[in-house]
Amino acid sequence: MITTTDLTKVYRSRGREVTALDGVDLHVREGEVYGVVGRSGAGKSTLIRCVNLLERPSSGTVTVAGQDLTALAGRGQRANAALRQARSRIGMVFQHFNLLSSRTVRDNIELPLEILGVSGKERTRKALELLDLVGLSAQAKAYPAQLSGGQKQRVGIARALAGDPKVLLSDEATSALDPETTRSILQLLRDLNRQLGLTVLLITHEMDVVKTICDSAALMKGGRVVESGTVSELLATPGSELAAELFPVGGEPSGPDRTVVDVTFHGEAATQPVISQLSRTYNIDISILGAAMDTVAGKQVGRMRIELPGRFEENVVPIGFLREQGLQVEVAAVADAVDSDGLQEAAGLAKDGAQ
Ligand SMILES: Nc1ncnc2c1ncn2[C@@H]1O[C@H](COP(=O)(O)OP(=O)(O)OP(=O)(O)O)[C@@H](O)[C@H]1O
Repeated sequence: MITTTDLTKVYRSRGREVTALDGVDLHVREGEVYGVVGRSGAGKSTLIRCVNLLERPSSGTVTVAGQDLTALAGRGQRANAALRQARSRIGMVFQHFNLLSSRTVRDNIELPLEILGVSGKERTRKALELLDLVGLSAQAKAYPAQLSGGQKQRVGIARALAGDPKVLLSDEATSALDPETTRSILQLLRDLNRQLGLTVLLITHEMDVVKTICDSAALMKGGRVVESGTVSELLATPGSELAAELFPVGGEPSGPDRTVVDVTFHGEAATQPVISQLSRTYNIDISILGAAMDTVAGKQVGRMRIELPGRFEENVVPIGFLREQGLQVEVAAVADAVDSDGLQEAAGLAKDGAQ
């Protein structure tokens, strides 16, 4: 539904150049909720603004619903009209709502339809339908100042849906909201995604947002996408930074000659009593140093940091057992004074064992 190919954006101001996007390839499938995360300055806003050509990319292409938007940009009046038309099929939601304070809720939602030249009667019908969809029918005649943050964002979402978009872009839509309101707005986005088959591309700095509604995610650093995939794929990727941030597990080894292992459970494996089986099968005492369980995209997922007695070499078989149960297993630390090369070797051995 959304594809960017080798997308680059260089800002030039006062003789200085900033490469905000550095060859970004993004693939968002139809009907999925896709989250882009990254630190401040990573290029997230620039990416989302390039996707609907609010910002013109320096090079590369953006295709939305099979249409190459970059080819439409800036080639005379007809192309501009075509770009406007294409853009009307891409809704956008903003962190600070961007509502017009002098217009009622209903008139705010009608605004994009006015711009598209839709008749007054049809505009009103559509606005009322959208207000119903976002649960704000009673506030049609209110002004933005009379609404809570969550209600304002519902209006922002209704307005974004006015042109019947196939794609919704969300730029930190919940960052200005409290946790409970955030949850209700995320739920609304999820419902709209399911009910309307809407593809959602959102940027956020909150891992909880990814956990709550994203099917897929990408991590941006310095203008590049450094990791991407479905959340399940990421969780199954050894060393994935996103997986570790989604499920941070801490915990230090309790002493020397211990092997610390991070185990990721998802799908079927999340419901099996593997740790007690491991303990019984090999007659070993297992300490849980840290754990995080949650539901991601409707599936139970968890990470656990466990400690096994003995060095890595003594634990190759139990670690193999965990892998045979379909678990993702990474050796986190070997607390027996190996130098970092030794640790890497041990981790390498562990990976080989998985194949
Ligand atoms: N209009 C602009 N002119 C010059 N530089 C810009 C402009 N917009 C963004 N940048 C620079 O491009 C880089 C990426 O910025 P961008 O806003 O896309 O990052 P971000 O990941 O969205 O960060 P944040 O979460 O803080 O919004 C930054 O170094 C920023 O300073």
